[in-house]
Amino acid sequence: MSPLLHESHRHADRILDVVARGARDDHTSDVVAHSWARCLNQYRLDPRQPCRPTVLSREELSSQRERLADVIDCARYEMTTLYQQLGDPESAVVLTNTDGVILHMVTSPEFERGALPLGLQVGAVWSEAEAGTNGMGTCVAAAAPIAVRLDEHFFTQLSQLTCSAVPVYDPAGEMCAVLDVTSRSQMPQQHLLVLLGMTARMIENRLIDRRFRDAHPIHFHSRPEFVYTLHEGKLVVDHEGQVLAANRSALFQLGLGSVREVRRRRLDEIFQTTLDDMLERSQRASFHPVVTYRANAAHRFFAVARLPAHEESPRGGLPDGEAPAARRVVLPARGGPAPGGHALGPAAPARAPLEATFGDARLQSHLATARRVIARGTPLLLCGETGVGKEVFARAVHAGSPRLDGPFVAINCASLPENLIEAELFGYRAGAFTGAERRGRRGKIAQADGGTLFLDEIGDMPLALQARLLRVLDERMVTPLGTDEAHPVDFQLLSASHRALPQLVAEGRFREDLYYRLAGIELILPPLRERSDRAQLIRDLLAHEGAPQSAISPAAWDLLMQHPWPGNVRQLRHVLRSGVALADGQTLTPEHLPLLRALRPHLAQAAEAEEAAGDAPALAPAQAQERQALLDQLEALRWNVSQVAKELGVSRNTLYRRMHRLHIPVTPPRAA
Ligand SMILES: Nc1ncnc2c1ncn2[C@@H]1O[C@H](COP(=O)(O)OP(=O)(O)OP(=O)(O)O)[C@@H](O)[C@H]1O
Repeated sequence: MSPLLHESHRHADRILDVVARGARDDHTSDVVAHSWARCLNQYRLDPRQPCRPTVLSREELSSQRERLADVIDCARYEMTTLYQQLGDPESAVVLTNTDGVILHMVTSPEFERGALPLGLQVGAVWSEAEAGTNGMGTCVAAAAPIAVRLDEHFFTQLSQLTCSAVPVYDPAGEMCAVLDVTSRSQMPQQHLLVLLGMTARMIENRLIDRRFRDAHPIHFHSRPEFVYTLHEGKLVVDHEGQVLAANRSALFQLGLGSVREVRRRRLDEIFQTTLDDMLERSQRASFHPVVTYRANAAHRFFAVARLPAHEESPRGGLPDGEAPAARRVVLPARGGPAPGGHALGPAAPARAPLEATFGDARLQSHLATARRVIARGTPLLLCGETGVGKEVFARAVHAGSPRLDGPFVAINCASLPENLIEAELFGYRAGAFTGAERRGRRGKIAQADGGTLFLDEIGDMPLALQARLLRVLDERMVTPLGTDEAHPVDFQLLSASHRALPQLVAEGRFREDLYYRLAGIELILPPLRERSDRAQLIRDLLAHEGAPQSAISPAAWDLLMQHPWPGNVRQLRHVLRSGVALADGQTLTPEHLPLLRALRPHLAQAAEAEEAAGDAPALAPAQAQERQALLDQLEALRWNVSQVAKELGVSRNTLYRRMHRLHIPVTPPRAA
């Protein structure tokens, strides 16, 4: 018998043993055993047969996708971010509906090719009845987060995969989708489930915002620093103050079991306050959380009530798809003026506002060049890997430009459905097409009048639109859809792409004349791994996440400093955010950076060994002396870094750099 066949029989025997004879080994959890039983008894599957999930026809798939179009839209960005954060080309982030149909998948072309024979593709049905025990199908069946490892899969053929999956709930509290990571490599499952859970919550919060644009969002938490974060409770209420939907954290904090228990209740039945009162107090406190009490108990919360999204000041092009908490971040250029109040709400309370860090020499010189050329109205094209901060850089350029009092309008050409880009860019008059808003709409180009228009992912703009854009750039006039009237517009043009436009031009996918119009000057922003200000950036981001810089262990620090960061600053932000959440107020250690550990095991082990020993690696004698002297000084001033810096007459940053060079942790080493 071939080894493969032998393996298949052994696997099948084990399943039969567990299901039919009740022989349970230590490795088989109840959830998996119950799923195996369903596969054998209910769906009549045979583990030795090849797994061939049905693949829906194009029409069927598009009707399934249509039904969950807004969920897919809300998930798309978060899935890409999660994939970048995992940094593992041997994995896929997958979204299914509750019938197990794969609706959207983010993965590498290699993994996609390799997984195709296993039936892992968009349109395939991964319900338990089709694909046996697996992350997606079993998550639906068990209505709970689950990890299905290797030979826990029902079909032998799938036993090279590990899947972790969590349910995604709609605003009514019903499971509407499953978010899954399927991988060939061994990632730490518990941590992966935490990350997946966080991503699912972000998707759910976005979905609430999306479906209740006309309602008032109420953000609350029992601790003010958690308002506007992923942990916040969120209710949406109509103009009468009646609850329409709630997120999971809101239910948990209010001690409720389901959305049904809170729906249609008025705000004053939940808190000792009315909507009008809460709105008024929130506005007076500049949208910082105000104390509010539970209606039927002395429980205290901090809350902010906001106007419906469309009544608030225009977004002014906040990064498309940015997490809600990040939307409220103030990101002015360091030392430069804050971008005019038109775009951004207040900074999240109790967190350091996030300032863009541009300490790297190359970035500083680019910024200076950009500001110089922009003063002459030259169009600027920003290139660089995804997540390097092209939009952040563009905002900083705008903030230092003569048009800083005008709007900054960003549009992500990759995230808009092709049929909407035109309407979004040029606007339309009332009734111009089916689904158009009644009053018509001003396009983004017209909105940017007097300010800056930032076209992100310009390489993804369809060819037909490139011609229209070119005309606008030449004539500086826009003609909304459904009209013949052209209006003059005056804006500074910035655009960005992570793809090499010259290559797209060579492939005939991008107009050469447009490329030259956009790239009056072209700047390539450096990837994070090449930036000399990494340490500063990590400190700033940690402070913004509410973790003071002293709360990180040297081993974790090294791990962060040495990671290659394929997803750049965006990936760093997400790793730090989940790390701080996992650390839950304790010192951040490599333990809380599981994905970096999983991907860089040697480095992590070395760092851990070093941390466990509490010793610095061998230093030259002069350095060892310098280290000891500094340690003594730190000890004498009780590790008050600011004081020590003052004593030494250097800045705190210089002192931190020195400590890092001498392998001195930012917190006192633990007592033996
Ligand atoms: N210099 C910086 N200081 C602080 N945060 C930054 C900086 N640069 C980028 N970020 C953060 O990193 C994330 C990604 O930034 P941004 O969207 O500007 O990148 P991008 O290069 O435009 O990405 P993409 O190519 O995917 O459009 C954002 O959360 C942003 O706030």
